[in-house]
Amino acid sequence: MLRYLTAGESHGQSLVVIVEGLPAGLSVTTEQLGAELARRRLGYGRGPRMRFEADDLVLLSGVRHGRTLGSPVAVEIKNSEWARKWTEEMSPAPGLPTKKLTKPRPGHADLAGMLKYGFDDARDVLERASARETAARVVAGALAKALVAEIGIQILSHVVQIGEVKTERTSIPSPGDLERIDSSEVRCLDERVEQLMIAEIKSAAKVGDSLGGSVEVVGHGVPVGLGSHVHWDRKLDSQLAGALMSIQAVKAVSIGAGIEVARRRGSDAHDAIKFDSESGQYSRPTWLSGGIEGGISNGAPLVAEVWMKPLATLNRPVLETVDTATKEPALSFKERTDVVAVPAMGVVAEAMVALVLANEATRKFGGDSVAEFVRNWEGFCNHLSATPSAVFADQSESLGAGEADD
Ligand SMILES: Cc1cc2nc3c(=O)[nH]c(=O)nc-3n(C[C@H](O)[C@H](O)[C@H](O)COP(=O)(O)O)c2cc1C
Ligand SMILES: C=C(O[C@@H]1CC(C(=O)O)=C[C@@H](OP(=O)(O)O)[C@H]1O)C(=O)O
Repeated sequence: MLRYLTAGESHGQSLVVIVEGLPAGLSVTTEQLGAELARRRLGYGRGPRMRFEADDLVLLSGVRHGRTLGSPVAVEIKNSEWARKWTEEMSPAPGLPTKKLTKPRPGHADLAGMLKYGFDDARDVLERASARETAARVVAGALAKALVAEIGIQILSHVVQIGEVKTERTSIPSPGDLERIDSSEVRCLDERVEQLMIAEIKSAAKVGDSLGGSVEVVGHGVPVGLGSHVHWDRKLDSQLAGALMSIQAVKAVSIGAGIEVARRRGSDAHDAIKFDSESGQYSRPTWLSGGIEGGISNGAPLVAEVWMKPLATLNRPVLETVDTATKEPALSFKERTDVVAVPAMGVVAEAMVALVLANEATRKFGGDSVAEFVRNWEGFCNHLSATPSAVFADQSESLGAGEADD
């Protein structure tokens, strides 16, 4: 079992994440964790903070000489602006804020959080509701990614939609595409659509508006047998949906052909099962199921789409609200904000998928050390007389979303 807990406010001194359940002997460096954080800062349309935020990391515990010890791994991510700007407003010492935020933003957690906790300053809510917290999740996800990579799992994401602009998908990207995805300003594989997305973001930014969109997350090399059909809370698809939906501003998640499959007839909605007697291996020619059947991974690539709403903070505030101090009508307050965060959300989605898969993989294969974990996985693969990644390796090229899409 892999567990993790994040702490920290957006403009507080630091974020902290503790990950428990990693086996001993996993190679971990601050550079590796920092590289994942740098990917999360990417994306045309991100706000000014991402340009100066350094994501300064300290590996506090659980790692010695670049290897995990089997004890909880704790990581601190410092806030670059703390000393310069936030020591008073965010001070943990007794005192009062210099300015209370009393015009809650529709679409953010402000009002519901103020009412729930009895706060009269929206900052008491927004500091933790802010997606700054996802930096801590990405660090946890980087550790999870490193662990599942030991058994051949690779996870990537790409942007499918920003605002009204959408890519036509004919195949799912493979790990070899990741460099190209990350070098795109909007993490989109299609260069023509990339330019349309950038134009869409420019046009929204010009009028002080914000955008949403969607990403596709793909897991290659996921072995058969993660998750379970037995209990509702062990089903892999329900765990993935919960984990992905927990990302700030995510409003929908689909697995495989998802919503589209509901329109099809049963005769045309399921992936055929084939058996190659020469290799002794099963295969699935399509991936409508998104690599999960009955809550269990089936060895095909894992595919999920994740949709994000347009961000609630606008550079030209037009959303109607009420001043909670006077109860008079008002326009919601303006904070420094992103215009769009879909490309960054994709990196967070990868982390959440990695954490779910690592949790289920440690449940199935166990082991106190990485060597034991890998040995147990190899034993399972040998029992099935195949490595699932070999069985399904070429599917990402030949099959795809094109079949599942309109
Ligand atoms: C990577 C990322 C960056 C975000 N940046 C902003 C932002 O700059 N401004 C904003 O209003 N919301 C932003 N959000 C979304 C809010 O955090 C989110 O809408 C808010 O916490 C309310 O939660 P809910 O939308 O899930 O109900 C971002 C979300 C993510 C995943
Ligand atoms: C800080 C991050 O995202 C933030 C998420 C966010 C929100 O409301 O969720 C609002 C903005 O915060 P700030 O007002 O400090 O610029 C984003 O920059 C980050 O992703 O690291």
